[in-house]
Amino acid sequence: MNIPTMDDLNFTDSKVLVRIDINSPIDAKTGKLLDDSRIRAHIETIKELTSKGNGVVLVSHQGRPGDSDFTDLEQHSKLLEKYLGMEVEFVGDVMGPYARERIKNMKSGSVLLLDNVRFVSEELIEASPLQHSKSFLIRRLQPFFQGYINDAFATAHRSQASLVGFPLVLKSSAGRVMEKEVSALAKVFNEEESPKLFIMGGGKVLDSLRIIENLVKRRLADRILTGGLIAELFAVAKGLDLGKENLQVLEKVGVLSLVPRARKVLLSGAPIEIPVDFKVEREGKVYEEPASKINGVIKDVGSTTVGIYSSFIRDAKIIVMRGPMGVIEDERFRESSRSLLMNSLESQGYLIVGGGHMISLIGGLGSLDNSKVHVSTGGGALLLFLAGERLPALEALDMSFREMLKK
Ligand SMILES: Nc1ncnc2c1ncn2[C@@H]1O[C@H](COP(=O)(O)OP(=O)(O)OP(=O)(O)O)[C@@H](O)[C@H]1O
Ligand SMILES: O=C(O)[C@H](O)COP(=O)(O)O
Repeated sequence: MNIPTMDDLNFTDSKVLVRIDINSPIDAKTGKLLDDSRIRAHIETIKELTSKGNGVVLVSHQGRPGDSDFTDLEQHSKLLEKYLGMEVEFVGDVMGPYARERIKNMKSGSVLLLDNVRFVSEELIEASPLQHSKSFLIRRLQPFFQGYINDAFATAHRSQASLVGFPLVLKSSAGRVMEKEVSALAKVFNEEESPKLFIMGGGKVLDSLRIIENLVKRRLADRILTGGLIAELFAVAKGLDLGKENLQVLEKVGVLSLVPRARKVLLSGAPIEIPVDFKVEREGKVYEEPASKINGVIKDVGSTTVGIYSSFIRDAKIIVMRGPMGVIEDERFRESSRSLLMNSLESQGYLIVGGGHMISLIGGLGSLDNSKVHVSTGGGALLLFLAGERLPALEALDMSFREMLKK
């Protein structure tokens, strides 16, 4: 797949539509943004374009209709202004007459942010690039632009209008975030970079199981270390009795129904490690117990497991870490995830970290050596990419580039 970059198209003194993903966690009570890492991630792309005299129109979504985090993008524009160090005009419209008038009259080198693109019903339709290229959103906006840049890796798994509709009607490329994500994650599929270690934790058990099944099928992982609820799933699949309380937790979150699939993965000889001990909570106190003798609610992996997992980390060339080992919202269950993160950063391996909770942990570690670690902006998109599934937004860029090369 050919993904054109900004070096291939190098827009100057043009008007460019840039799809970014600044969908950020919002406090349900106050409506305020809780984290701005995705906003900060796009600054490099925007600055590079404005420095070449381009008028930059930004488009993004925030949340989903009906969810508490489904809001307008006004506060996002203020943070973009802060990190860009220049004015960002927020337009409370997406494709109506006001938006088109402001785009038409914008100055070269200026930045304009359209409102939440999911305010437009067409955006929520999953359809092909060709179908979306004929949508009102694309037909209303395309005439104003010489080019389109997709920098929204974290939404690349959605075949929605603003992600796949423009590349068939405008010269298009990946932005710097998209480019970095794809090249960093491509290492995972590179044969020479071995051994590859995947550390899979967290609470999105079905997603993680889907990745593990793909990793095993494609023989991509030399070893898979489990934590979080995914570890409990595989412990049950291995026949361990985790006790009634934990089985009830697993039942409640729909994990027990996945045991047959997990067992099938184990019986295929997959290189999966499960914890040998867990941190459990019993009557408000925390205990470390062997996996074969659990008497409390599992909240984290134990220190013996951290020691074993760290020995695998020391030998790894590529380490992919997604989802925490424990309930890291509670300081008592954060140490295991933090230790494995630090050991990975100090190892000889190249670390790829994904998922909101792990990014919050890594945020506290200060500046990182980009040649050693890649912090992905993606959640679901990262999972699907690692699962070897094709991302519609990348496919649309590839189609656009092939069309352009034919001319
Ligand atoms: N043993 C456990 N029991 C219950 N919940 C757990 C356990 N271990 C981890 N979790 C929960 O997993 C959640 C994080 O999982 P998740 O899969 O969302 O990871 P993430 O890094 O945030 O990825 P994404 O950004 O895709 O959501 C946390 O809320 C944490 O409390
Ligand atoms: O946060 C994410 O995973 C991306 O912004 C995609 O959001 P979505 O799952 O609402 O499409």
